[in-house]
Amino acid sequence: MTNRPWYERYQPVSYKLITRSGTEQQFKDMVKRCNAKGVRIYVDAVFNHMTRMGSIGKGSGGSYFDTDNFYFPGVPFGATDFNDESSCPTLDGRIHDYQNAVEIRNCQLEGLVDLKLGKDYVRSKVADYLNHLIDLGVAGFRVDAAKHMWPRDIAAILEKVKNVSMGGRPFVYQEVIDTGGEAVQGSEYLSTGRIANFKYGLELAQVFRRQNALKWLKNFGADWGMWSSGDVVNFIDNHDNQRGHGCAGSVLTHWEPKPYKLATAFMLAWPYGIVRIMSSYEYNREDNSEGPPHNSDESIKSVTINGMVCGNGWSCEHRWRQIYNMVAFRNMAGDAEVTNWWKGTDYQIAFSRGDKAFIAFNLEIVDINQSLMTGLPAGQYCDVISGNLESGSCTGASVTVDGSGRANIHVCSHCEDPMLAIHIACGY
Ligand SMILES: O=C(NCCCOc1c(-c2ccc(O)c(O)c2)oc2cc(O)cc(O)c2c1=O)[C@@H]1CCCN1C(=O)/C=C/c1ccc(O)c(O)c1
Repeated sequence: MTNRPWYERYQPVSYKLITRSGTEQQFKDMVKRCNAKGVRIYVDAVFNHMTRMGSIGKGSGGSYFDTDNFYFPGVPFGATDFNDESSCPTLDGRIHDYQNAVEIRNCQLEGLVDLKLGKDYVRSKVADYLNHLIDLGVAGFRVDAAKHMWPRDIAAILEKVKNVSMGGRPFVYQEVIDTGGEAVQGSEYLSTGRIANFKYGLELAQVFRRQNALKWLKNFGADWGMWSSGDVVNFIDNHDNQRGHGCAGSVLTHWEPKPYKLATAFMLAWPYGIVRIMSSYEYNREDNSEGPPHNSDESIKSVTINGMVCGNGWSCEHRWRQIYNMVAFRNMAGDAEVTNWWKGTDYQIAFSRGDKAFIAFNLEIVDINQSLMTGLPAGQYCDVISGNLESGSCTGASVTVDGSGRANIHVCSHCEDPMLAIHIACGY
């Protein structure tokens, strides 16, 4: 067990913005610089609980805490601000039965002291924290462990939260790990924001590991028993399930580059929901609890960027060309519909996004060599999977679209990236 595990970040001792990743001033500067470039910041907010029973000491911001005595002077929170046997039905005060919705909300998750979010004082302290973040220019929140809070308490807290500085309500998505079969359903949280869609990564892992035919992706979305497009934030993996924690089933991660790039490219090309891509560090897979690359207990290593590659133990899979370029694909596709759906064998598909973009996937054992309707205007386009458009020419493959929108599409079969993608911004 490493002495400062990754999930330590999910055990608050106060709402001060001082961690091993930096100070409040550094955070404020970062948000300001990002906003100036049109990049919005959404904070992973942890307010279902504080620290774990038995832990005592000081947080990175210097706030003293003593969990067993419910003593958090850094907020302040005291014993009356936490759930106890009067609201939690289990003998040890912890969650055991995920078929019991009251237990899931009112008891301690893994021994983490459970805030009494029905109490106005506690709601106000959490709202103060979220409003402070909005004052620093933040555009919204990921509500961590939302499954363990009553929807009415989340709603009451958000009512105290002001509009964001760029105008309008904060963007909210809630972590409700619901892959079916538990007493708490994701649908209970749709009135307070979107929900993180944990079914999404499991389904695409099956398809891009060739355990389910690509051809079924034609109606991928709500028809697969998931929530509607306006209700979800989708992802292939996250900080938790990439280590095998959280929900059941094995999702794809950057440790399996080939299927990971394919699944991420499909997610970015497909118009269902809002999507989130992962950026990780090279954690030790033998020790699931290991925290970020660090020089010492007090300092985390900076992310060094050398072109499209990061150093210091940071994976930066979001900078891989096959992922990075597909973000532009999604932006160019906008809200264009899926058209020209084509199926070769069960493991060969292609589709357009209106007249803006076109992508083909090949998980078959033979190449695709086919004249296909791309929907794009006539012209030359660079394949953004195998390369870039740089100073007027393609560093990877190029595609010629004729006057009718058709092109000869060749997609390799036994190669690292068996997909091809073009869009109107990589025409030349
Ligand atoms: O084995 C562990 N935990 C049990 C399995 C994961 O259970 C946890 C879940 C969890 C898992 C599955 C569920 O269906 C579910 O409703 C909740 O959510 C958390 C959320 C937190 O903010 C802090 C946590 O410690 C947890 C947590 O332990 C180790 C040791 C303690 C922290 N931890 C961890 O593994 C920490 C995991 C963690 C941390 C942050 C998260 O956002 C998260 O989803 C999981």
